[in-house]
Amino acid sequence: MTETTFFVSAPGKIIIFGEHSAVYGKPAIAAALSLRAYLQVSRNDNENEITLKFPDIDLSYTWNKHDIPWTEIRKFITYENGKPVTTEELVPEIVDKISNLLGDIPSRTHFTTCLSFLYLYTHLCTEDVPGNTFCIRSTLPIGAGLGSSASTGVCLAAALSVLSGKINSPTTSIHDKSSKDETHQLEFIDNWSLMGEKCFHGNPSGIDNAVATYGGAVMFQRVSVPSQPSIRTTMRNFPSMKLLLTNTKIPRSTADLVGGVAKRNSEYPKLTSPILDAMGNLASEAYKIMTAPEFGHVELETLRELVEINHGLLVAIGVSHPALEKVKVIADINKIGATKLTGAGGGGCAITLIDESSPIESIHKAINEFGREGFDSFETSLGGKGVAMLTKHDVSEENRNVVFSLEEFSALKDSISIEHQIGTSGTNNWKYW
Ligand SMILES: Nc1ncnc2c1ncn2[C@@H]1O[C@H](COP(=O)(O)OP(=O)(O)OP(=O)(O)O)[C@@H](O)[C@H]1O
Ligand SMILES: C[C@@](O)(CCO)CC(=O)[O-]
Ligand SMILES: [Mg+2]
Repeated sequence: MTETTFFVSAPGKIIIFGEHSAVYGKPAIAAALSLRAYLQVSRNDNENEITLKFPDIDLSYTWNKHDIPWTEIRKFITYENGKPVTTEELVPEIVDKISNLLGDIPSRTHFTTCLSFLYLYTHLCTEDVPGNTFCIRSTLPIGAGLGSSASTGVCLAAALSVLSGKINSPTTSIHDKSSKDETHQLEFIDNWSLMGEKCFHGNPSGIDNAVATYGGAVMFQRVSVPSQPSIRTTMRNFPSMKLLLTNTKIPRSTADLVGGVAKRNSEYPKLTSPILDAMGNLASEAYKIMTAPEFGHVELETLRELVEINHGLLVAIGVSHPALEKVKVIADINKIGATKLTGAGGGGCAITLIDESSPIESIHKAINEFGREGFDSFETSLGGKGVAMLTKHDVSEENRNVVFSLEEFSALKDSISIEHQIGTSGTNNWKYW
């Protein structure tokens, strides 16, 4: 049965080791956050209209689905068993046709967001799918290194695949299962959300969307052979670590930072290449430590050292920012632990792996100093669940009208109210693929 109103949700992530080097096929370690993106899909009265309502980035657009050149676009799509097949690169002819539809969008962010949406829409849906409104709200800071683009892409890939019957809706609230059918559906979502990420920044490794799809914690390695899937090793016994997340709120774009590293790599290949290798070796070393049967103070101390080294290497490839260095200096002066930038860098967030022997007063002092710089700091919990779906059947009758009101959802003021009204940690009975 096709639902006419439903939610899909997917988590953000923290990269603990190996951002940027992940793009170059080196191993990296990341874990899902409890912060998430939520997408509501609701049928439009006018079924010819496709509407985007993304209040978090002040974006609102409507297209008539008959303006999409479906036949022209389909000529460039390969199908296997009725399902579209992903490609190594975005198909330039399709990007061109979509760009023509978007001609008058002045903001670069809005343009890329709409391109990513329509790229997925034209592959995963057809003109027969009735028009819907797609409304996204996120409890993640956007463009801050915590995978907001990937969690958005995963929500869209999953929702569009359900709408067009490419995958089934999930049926169980037990997350940790490995039925073959469910695995295929998750793979489908993962692969298509990667195409969404490609619209955002050309050359993503796939680590962010993998974590947003599957949740939990992973060691991830992109394989350089085209059409070979990446290696994704689930880290079930991820050690418990006290992590402080600090958002400098300096805006930046992952696309620009990934492009900057590529430029440095082409200008100084002999210097950059060993740095990227070192980052990969560091992630492999960290994996061994994190999965060792014994994990205690000594291992935590080694991890802190690796965090320090990883940050230094990221500085060397040019992706830090004075504000991120300020976070590091404050954390170092107060001796609260080891700090590195996380995600693409250039602003956004840093993580501090807290030294468990540092006095609580020092941690509070550092947090106050972060606050005085205008940064937000909070302790995070890792290992959030992967992509999930919520339909009317999963919500008690008395709550349904409020939970599924598009007007209320789009107007929710902050993360707390989003989490309270529809969040995965609440009473609503989310289902997992
Ligand atoms: N809630 C949202 N609503 C609409 N678009 C969003 C939302 N969250 C993220 N996006 C899209 O993702 C873009 C930010 O992606 P970007 O890759 O630059 O940062 P990030 O994913 O937050 O960080 P990183 O890639 O370093 O983990 C936004 O400009 C927007 O296009
Ligand atoms: C910078 C990067 O390594 C992580 C962004 O969260 C890019 C990627 O892996 O796609
Ligand atoms: Mg991103």
